[in-house]
Amino acid sequence: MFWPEHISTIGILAATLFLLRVLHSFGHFKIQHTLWEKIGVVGVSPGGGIFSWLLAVLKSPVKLDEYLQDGYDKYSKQGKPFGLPTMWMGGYLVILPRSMLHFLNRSRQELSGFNALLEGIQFKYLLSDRGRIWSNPIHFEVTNDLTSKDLAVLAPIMMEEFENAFRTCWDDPGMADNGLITDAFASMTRITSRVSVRVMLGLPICRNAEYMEESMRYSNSIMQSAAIINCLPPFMRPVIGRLLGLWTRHNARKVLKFMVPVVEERLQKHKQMGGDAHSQLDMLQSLIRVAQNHGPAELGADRIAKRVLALKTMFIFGIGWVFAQAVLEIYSNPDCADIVRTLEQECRRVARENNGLSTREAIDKLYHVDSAIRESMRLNDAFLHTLPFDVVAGSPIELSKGWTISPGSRVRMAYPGRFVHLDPDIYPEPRRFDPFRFVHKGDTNSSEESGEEAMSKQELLTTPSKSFLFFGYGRHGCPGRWFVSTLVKQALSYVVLNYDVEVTNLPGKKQSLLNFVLPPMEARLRVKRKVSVSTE
Ligand code: HEM
Repeated sequence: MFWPEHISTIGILAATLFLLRVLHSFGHFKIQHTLWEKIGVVGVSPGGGIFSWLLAVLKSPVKLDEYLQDGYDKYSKQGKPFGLPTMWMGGYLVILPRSMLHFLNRSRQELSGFNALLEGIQFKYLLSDRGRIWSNPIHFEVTNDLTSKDLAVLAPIMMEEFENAFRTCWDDPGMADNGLITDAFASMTRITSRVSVRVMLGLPICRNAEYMEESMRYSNSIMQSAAIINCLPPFMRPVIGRLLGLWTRHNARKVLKFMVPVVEERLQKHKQMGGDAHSQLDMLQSLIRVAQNHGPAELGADRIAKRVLALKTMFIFGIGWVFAQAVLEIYSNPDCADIVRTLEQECRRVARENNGLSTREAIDKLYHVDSAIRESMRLNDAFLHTLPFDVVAGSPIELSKGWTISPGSRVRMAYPGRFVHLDPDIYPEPRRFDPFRFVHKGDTNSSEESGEEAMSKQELLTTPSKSFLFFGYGRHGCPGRWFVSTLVKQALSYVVLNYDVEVTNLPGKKQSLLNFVLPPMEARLRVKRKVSVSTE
């Protein structure tokens, strides 16, 4: 008699405490009012109060796509910012319209995406910062070495590695007549990763199958763990995050076991050659030079190997994503035969005129290939909104009449990248894959117009604009994009010249979780080497 009553009182008390803890951990008692007063908010019912807000945040991991589309149509298209409830970025984000893209031209001292990036990958749980690898990311400086001069040296090395990687991953002597059936996303990511690792660490480690598998496992564990933690309410993150951190750190140790001896050997050579940084051209060599400029403490093999590891996920997933999506768009299109014929003809002509496709100059002339990849990137963003940033210094940003964001206040902002790319007012028939949409029509094959002239008129995949935000926008647009472009164009030209490809299992409907569009894991390909065709 007394006991059941007691239990229900304890139950109600516990539930209230739990709810208060949840509300407190989201910190939204004040935020939601501030936002509602200043700008529109999506995903919450008008006048629904804190519970409507809380529900919107809890649903946001799977509803972000819907919320963003709603906000884009209602607010962005009228040039207005809107509030987006999100579990992903600790409560809410302000999504700015295209007309406010000019803010991204502010300096890194004024705008910083760094804290948001670290929060997004759940750095504090998943990665170790011994040696200040993440809090002092000097490894980003290696992108200064990816200039067109260095890419000219790297392009032939990359092509050589593609030849080897495709033969290893796509040629199965036992299946010569029927071709090889393979997982589209995994196998294409494996191929581009191998070429990326050749550029990062050189031979022979890029051909070490065990190392490559451990690397993939490590990158997967970071991505998956970060996604899980980002889906959890903040108060649950410390426990689950630390458990997942045990897994990611274990995977990191396994990869480092392969990498540290490679770095040690290179440091040894570097010393023997009196610090001649160009004894071998790859990113490790650039990193050694960068480390040297930052003082002797940075020159430890362990620390340098960790910096290579920090750069890796970007190389493995980003580039594999772009290549795999382009192949799937082209080979699953109803007009596949015509598209492939046009691409193949261009690759053959350029290869003939340039003695092959190994050089940067030759790759730069593949305008149709460039357009097809840019079009696939437009349709296949990896993120729903662009990478978020905070105002940390400089002048305030006026978001709407009566609401100005002053430096240092915690208002995190982003742009609706994917929704700009799919806006019918910007791109006619936006959901249709139109591979040659960006080709400068009429004269790319004309002998009267030089390659340089044509190129200056075509919007290339490396050209960010207010309508193409895949690599960001403004002065902080991705500095690795020329490298990505050269690598993916080489990969696609190799495919159209050397393989018959059939998509045997189509990619399903695009799904998203948090801010990520999920990769087409179920898509499968049949690949068969063409008979008696040279690489070029
Ligand atoms: C397909 C692969 C890649 C994609 C989709 C990508 C995308 C991006 C995006 C969206 C940004 C943010 C730009 C902004 O804040 O407006 C960025 C920044 C950056 N990316 Fe990439 N990236 C890729 C590959 C690479 C590679 C291979 C490197 C290195 C070689 C690289 C180095 C960087 C660096 C250092 C920044 C920071 C730039 C700054 O803060 O000024 N990225 N990237």
